[in-house]
This record gives sequence, C-alpha cells and structure tokens, in this order.
Amino acid sequence: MTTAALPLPNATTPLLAVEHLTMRFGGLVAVNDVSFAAANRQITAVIGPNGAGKTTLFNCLTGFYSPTIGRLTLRHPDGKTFLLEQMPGYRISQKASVARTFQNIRLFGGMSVLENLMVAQHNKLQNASGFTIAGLLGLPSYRKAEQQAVDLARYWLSRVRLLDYADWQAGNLPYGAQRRLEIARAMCTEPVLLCLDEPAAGLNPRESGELADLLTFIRDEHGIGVLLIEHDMSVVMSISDHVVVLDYGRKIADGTPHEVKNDPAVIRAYLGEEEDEELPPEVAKDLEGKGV
Ligand SMILES: Nc1ncnc2c1ncn2[C@@H]1O[C@H](COP(=O)(O)OP(=O)(O)OP(=O)(O)O)[C@@H](O)[C@H]1O
Repeated sequence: MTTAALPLPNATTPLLAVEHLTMRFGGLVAVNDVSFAAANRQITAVIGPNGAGKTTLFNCLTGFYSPTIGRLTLRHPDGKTFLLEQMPGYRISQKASVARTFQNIRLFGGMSVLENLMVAQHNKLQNASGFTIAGLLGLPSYRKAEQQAVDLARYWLSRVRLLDYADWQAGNLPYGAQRRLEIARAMCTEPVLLCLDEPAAGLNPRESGELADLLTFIRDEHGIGVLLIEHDMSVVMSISDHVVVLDYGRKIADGTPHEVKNDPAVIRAYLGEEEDEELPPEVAKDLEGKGV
C-alpha cells in the first residue's frame, strides 16, 4: 500500500501528525486507522490495555516497521519536514532527530555509564572527525567536538543523578538508575521528539515521582515534544498535556487527562463491560420478555 492519496503537510502541521496509520501483521490489525497530533513542548501520552497497539505505533514512528497505510509527518520547529513512514530507522534518528527508549532496557551493559552517553553522540563525533582523519590526528575541531560531547554527557548524568556513577559498568547499575540512564542517552542525541516506551515500568513510587519530574523538566526546559507510552496512570495523569487512548488497535479517545479519565469508552476498555451490557440486543430483549 502507498500513502500517495494523503494530503501533504502544510504550515500548520504540529510537531508530529499521525494520519490514518494502519499496521497489519497478516490477518491481525495491530494499529487500525489511527490519527492524532502531538505538539512541541508537550507530553502526549499513548495509553491503552495490553495489546492495544502502542508499541507497534512506536515501531512505525521509529522505522522498525514500515506501516501498511498512513502518513507520519514530523515538522521541526525550524520548518524542516520529514515523512517518517518513508524513511529507514537510522535516518529517523539521525536526520529527523527522533529518539526512543524501549520497554526492555537496551543499554550497552558492558560499557561504562559515560561511554553509553558518548556512543549516543557518535554521529556528531564521526562528522567532526572527518571520518577518522581529524580524529586520528587529534585536530582542534575534533577535540572541541569531543569535549562538547563529554560536557553534554556530564550535563545529562547530573540531571539524572548519575554523575558519581560515570565510570560504573552500566549493567551493574540498579534497575531504576538504568532506566534514567536510558533517558539520558536518548537526550544526548539532542532529539526533537522523544519517544518513551513504559519508562516507569518496574519503578517504585518514589522513582516514578522522580521520573515525572525529569520528564516535565525535559519538556519545559528543553522545549521538545515527548511521546509517552505508560501504564502507570499516576505518572500519565499528572504530567501529560494530552492523552491518546488505543484499544484493539483503534483510537477510542483523545483529549486532556481529565477528559480521557471520564470518557465512558476509556472506562469500558480498562474495566470491561457490565455482564448484561455485553449481551447482544436481541438476547437482552428476549431475557427481558422472560422477566429475567
Ligand atoms: N511483529 C509482530 N508480528 C505479529 N503480531 C504482532 C507483532 N507485533 C505486535 N503484534 C501484535 O499486535 C498487537 C499489538 O501489540 P503491541 O505490542 O503494539 O501492543 P501494546 O499496546 O504495546 O501492548 P503492551 O501494553 O502489552 O506492551 C498484539 O496483538 C500483538 O500480539
């Protein structure tokens, strides 16, 4: 399938516009005609019960999957526009400046904490090295770029309270610290859009609170868009500007946390139908006639 029939983005396009996204795996429609927008300087949460299609949506946005149908437009604040559904994953991170973290931590466990953040900046360093010549000769331009990369890494390590652990092997950090390091690593790529897949999974309430503070700091002080998949509703409802709800691959609600929380379709998706509401109308009528 192609996306040719969809309109091209215009000047009012938000940071991210997802239009008619559909992802099929054989007969299974994991994401079904989903459209929504995510703004710059906002936290947009994507929530929904297990299997609703949230991670599949992220995989389409970040080039892991090529959508069956749909347009995914990212518009940088400077006006540069990218059609993500047409780009390979490495270009989505390099050129479109989309960073992501994963449901399961994917750090380089054998490397130090600092090295994990330096690896995240390899594109910048590779460019500065003139693809090894300047790097090998230790030219000032390369040394400057390297120092800037170290400074940025140290900045994010201090933001996530891991500066004292810079030399630790990343795999030896406690779980919550590894989660924070993943976010620091993503931020070292200087993204325009940060996609976080269940960053609060496995955190205790204190760590979840700290995570919420970190994400609001990133939004407010770094002025980027954050797309957040999260099951921890205390985090979602306290920090999101906008919530999109998926269920069985379809969007069932889209609004402020307050609107979404009170939406009957969302309550049904999470809590299930009352037993007699699930009955087909003709059966319910029949039972009524029998005085049941
Ligand atoms: N590569 C794949 N091949 C086949 N089916 C897939 C694939 N990836 C996901 N699915 C299916 O698509 C549906 C949506 O899965 P997805 O992981 O996107 O849901 P989710 O909302 O992220 O769930 P969770 O909250 O449990 O992580 C599920 O039925 C899943 O089994």
